[in-house]
Order: sequence, then structure tokens, then C-alpha cells
Amino acid sequence: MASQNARIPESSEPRPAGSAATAHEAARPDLDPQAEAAAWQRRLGALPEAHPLRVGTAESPLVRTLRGLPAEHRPVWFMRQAGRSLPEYRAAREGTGMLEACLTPALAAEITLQPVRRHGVDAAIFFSDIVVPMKLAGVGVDIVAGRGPVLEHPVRSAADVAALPELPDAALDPIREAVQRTVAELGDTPLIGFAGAPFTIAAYAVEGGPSRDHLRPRTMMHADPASWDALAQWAARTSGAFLRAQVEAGASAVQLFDSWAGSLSLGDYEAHVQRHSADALGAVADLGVPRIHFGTGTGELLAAMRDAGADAVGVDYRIPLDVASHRLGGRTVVQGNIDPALLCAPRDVLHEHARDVLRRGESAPGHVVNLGHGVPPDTDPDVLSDLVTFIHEETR
Ligand SMILES: Cc1c2[nH]c(c1CCC(=O)O)Cc1[nH]c(c(CCC(=O)O)c1C)Cc1[nH]c(c(CCC(=O)O)c1C)Cc1[nH]c(c(CCC(=O)O)c1C)C2
Repeated sequence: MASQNARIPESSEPRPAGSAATAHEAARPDLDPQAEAAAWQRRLGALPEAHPLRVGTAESPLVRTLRGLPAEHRPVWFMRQAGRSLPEYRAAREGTGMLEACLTPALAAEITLQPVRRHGVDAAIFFSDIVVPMKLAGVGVDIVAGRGPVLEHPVRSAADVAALPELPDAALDPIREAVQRTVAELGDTPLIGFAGAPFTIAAYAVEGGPSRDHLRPRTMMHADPASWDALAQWAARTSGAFLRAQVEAGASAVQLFDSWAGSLSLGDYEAHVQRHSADALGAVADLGVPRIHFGTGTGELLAAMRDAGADAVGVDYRIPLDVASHRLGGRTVVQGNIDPALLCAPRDVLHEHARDVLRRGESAPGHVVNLGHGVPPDTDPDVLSDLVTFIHEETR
């Protein structure tokens, strides 16, 4: 098994101080490998006996890399890999609303599998949405085509927050069924479960829909901190339960999406957000699955996001991976960060950019290759398939 540096030419950039280039053990002097392996086995014991992580996916490039272990090649998957860029997705979704598709287990499983079949990516990401748990709790929310999640009643006052319904466990059954159907087809390819982080969920709840600067939730955390805390706690419970249902039903890793956390200062993140994200990630802490924490525009927040309880930090395209790794003290697995804009550039330009991302990823104890944000809807699917082959060949 090659180290993750295999065949990657030396970077011309100086390596950040404190980062290690090669083996896990060298990169994580703070870890006792034997104690870590024992803790991992103990946590896996909390999963059902036939769980994919206990019977196959633990040795996959994705799970090994997320644990900081060497893998046969660097794993690659794409945020929004299931979606409008695939003709088979458009065909499967024809005439079915987004939330209805998410809550129809056979359809959600089929859409989840499509990009794995087509591109040979190293992981599936569960086809759902961050507002699905809100919907299952009984909140009036819909996903409007071309726009995104929209709430019937924005959540802006203490009374609005107090009226938020709790998510009943049985409401998660369609999620469990979809995950079970998916992992039955995936074999040793891991499924990544996900949820929205409390700030990003609250941003939709307070604004009532998509927004650019997320001003209302940022005002609320200062103007009415008690209501903010109650809302963020509700979001953490709801997202946490959604994550746990996916893991128990068969997901081998999870990603918490704090897509809009980049609109926060580090001070606001630490004072009003981090502990709630820690609660959401904490909902699966005892189950052994690796946890990825992603946001966009989060260059200033990377270490705080790691410290919320993540094994790996997702990095968007705005900050080079070696700089991100340096900010993480060179001891945290990173994920990212091919610029989605380059998917439409000529092949050699995209490949040169991807090579640079791979080189910079060497400064972390593990690197999961991904885009810096989601696949744009007009991406040529063949470009993604070719990129997967390229990354596997370059890092084998
Ligand atoms: C395919 C899709 C999804 N959600 C939406 C769509 C488009 C709907 C359609 O096809 O009509 C609406 C849909 N849902 C949302 C948006 C963004 C709206 C906005 O700009 O605020 C849209 C268009 C909200 C949402 N939803 C999600 C996030 C976090 C990821 C990110 O930052 O992009 C966010 C912010 C998570 C999400 N959403 C989805 C996945 C599926 C798995 C995959 O990645 O392949 C995931 C992980 C699926």
C-alpha cells in the first residue's frame, strides 16, 4: 500500500512549519496508534453487527484516509455529485418534487447510487437535503426549484422558536429504509451520511429562505441570545437525530455541512455556534464513524470547526490546502478543494489545477479529494468521470 505521496511531484511551495509530509504516525505524534486502534474497535462495537463499517468499508480508501491511515490511492467524491449534472438524475426526478424524492426510499437510493456507477467515486453521499429533518419534524418547508429551501413561517421570535416541533424517531423511518437500500447495493464503497449544521439550518429558518449575508440570524444571536440558543439547540438535536439514523442504518462516515458559517466572525462562531455544532457531531460520537466538517469561506474558522469534534475538515476553494493544513497545525485530515469553476476549463488546465491541489494536500496527514463546493448543474459528467480516473492514477 503506497503512502499518499506516491507519484506526486515535489511542491515548489515551502512546506508549512509543523506539518508532516508522509506517514500518519509521523504526522500525529500526539496519537498512540495502539490506543487509537483499540478506541476505534470499541466504538465500532456500538454499531449493528452487519453494519458496513464492521464488514467491509473500514478498509476503503475513504475511511482509511479519514482515520489518517495510508490508502491505495487518494479517495475522491464530489459534493452534489447526485444532481442536475446527470441525465439519469433528471430522468429519475421527472415529475417528482425534491422533498418527495428525498422521502421515497427506492428513489432516494437509486439517485444516491447513480454517481457511484457512472464516475467510480470512492463514496456515495446520501441523496437528501439539510432541510429534510425539519420537514420530518413537521415544519412547513419546501424546496423551490431554482431557489432552494423556503419556510412558510420564518422563525424570528421566542414564541416562534418555542413552537418548533420535535422530530419523532419514527418519522426517520423513510431515511433508514433509503440508507439500508443504498448500502445493500454499495458493497465495500462507503456511504457518507450528512446533516446541516445548526448555524446553516438556523440561517434558513430565520431568513425564511436563501440569503446572501445571513443578517437576520447574525442579528438574533446578539439581540436575543436566549432565543438564538434555543433555536440552535433545536437544530442540533434535529440534525443530530438525522445523522444518527443514517449511521445506524449503514452510513460509514458523516459530513456536517455548515455551508454558510463563512459569514461569521471567529468570535461569533466561538461564542454562539461552535458548541451547537459540537452537539450535532456529538450525536454520533459513540459510533466510531469518521466525521467531516465543511463550510465555505471558513478560512478563519478551520481550527474551531475541527475542535467542534471533527476528524477531517472540508476546505472550500478560496484557501490553498497547504495553508489550510498549516492553520490546522498539520495534524488534521483535510478534504477539498478543486475549484468547481475549473470543471469547465480545458482538460489540461483542470489537470494542472488538480495536480496542484494534490501537492498541497500532502501537507496534511490525509487528503480526501473533493471540490471546493458543489458540482455546478451544467457540468459535463464525463469531465467528472475523467477527473476521478486522473486522481486515482496520480496518487496510486
Ligand atoms: C440536488 C439538490 C439537493 N438539494 C437541492 C437540490 C436541487 C434540487 C433540484 O434538483 O431541483 C435543493 C437545495 N437545497 C439547498 C440549496 C441551496 C440554496 C441556497 O443557495 O441557499 C438548494 C438549491 C440547501 C442545501 N442543501 C444542502 C446544503 C449543503 C451543501 C451545499 O453547501 O451545497 C445546502 C446549503 C445539502 C445537500 N442537498 C442535496 C444533497 C445531496 C447529495 C449530493 O451532494 O449529491 C446535499 C448533500 C440535494
